[in-house]
Amino acid sequence: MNPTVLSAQAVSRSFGKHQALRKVSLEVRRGERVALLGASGSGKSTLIRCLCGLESTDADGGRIEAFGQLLQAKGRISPEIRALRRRIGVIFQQFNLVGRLSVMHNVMTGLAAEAPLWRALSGRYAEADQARALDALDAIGLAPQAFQRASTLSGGQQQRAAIARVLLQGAELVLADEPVASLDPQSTHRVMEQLAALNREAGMTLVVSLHHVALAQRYCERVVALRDGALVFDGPSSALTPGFLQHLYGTAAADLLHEPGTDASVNDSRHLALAA
Ligand SMILES: Nc1ncnc2c1ncn2[C@@H]1O[C@H](COP(=O)(O)OP(=O)(O)OP(=O)(O)O)[C@@H](O)[C@H]1O
Repeated sequence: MNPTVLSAQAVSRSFGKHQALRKVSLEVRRGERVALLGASGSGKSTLIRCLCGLESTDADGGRIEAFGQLLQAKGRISPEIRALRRRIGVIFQQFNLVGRLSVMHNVMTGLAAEAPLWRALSGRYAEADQARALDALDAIGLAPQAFQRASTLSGGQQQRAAIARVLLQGAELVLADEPVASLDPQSTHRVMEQLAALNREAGMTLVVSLHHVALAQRYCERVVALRDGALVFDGPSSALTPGFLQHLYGTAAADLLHEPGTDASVNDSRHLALAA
């Protein structure tokens, strides 16, 4: 069995009186592709932010380890977080690129953790590093856009540039927070394919929060589902039938069953044929 790369034990996080996460526990093993599923407001982003140490848990809010090392416990982020973050690539819904900088420069920030600070700030990277960045862009089909400003890219292209950045970073674990939420259906599938390729070809472990069951089923073998901040399902994505989702989510299930840009639901063979 592959080693555990991520472990969350009884993770809780409140904002004022609102409990966004309620004792969520999960373990992710190397090489897994895990979809984090849940309706809007169920706690997916909060969990991802806690898992990468961008958000602290409540003071009595459990413990998170990455690669067998403490990432945070009892609301305190580990002093070793910088070293851990080098191994964790994070992809956000809102691309997080600097629009006025070139695509290449944005991708090179994936090296910021290993480059001296002056170099990261000035954007003057060694030729060998530039070659690596071009390779990463080439791998995701964006080499022709390497020297364009990031702001001139489409949403799908920007998200693929963010993928190139984690590729260059050499992340072992990728946490992607609704990376396709603002994309059209075609870009959605392209981005999801490329995330799956990172997993298949570069061996990265992938945890990706998604809003739609069809995407989770197509691209991830395991689903962790949240409802109102609590973990309500952790198992094979194939087990998520519409009936079971109805049971888990009640009326909110309809929101999760429809893939963006289609009228199809998860059990609809037309949709599956289209996606194939
Ligand atoms: N910084 C914050 N301050 C106050 N409340 C917050 C904060 N961050 C999240 N919340 C609340 O915590 C709950 C979970 O939010 P979260 O963003 O994690 O959900 P989500 O499942 O990612 O939702 P979506 O799919 O809409 O992005 C929501 O009720 C949200 O309003």
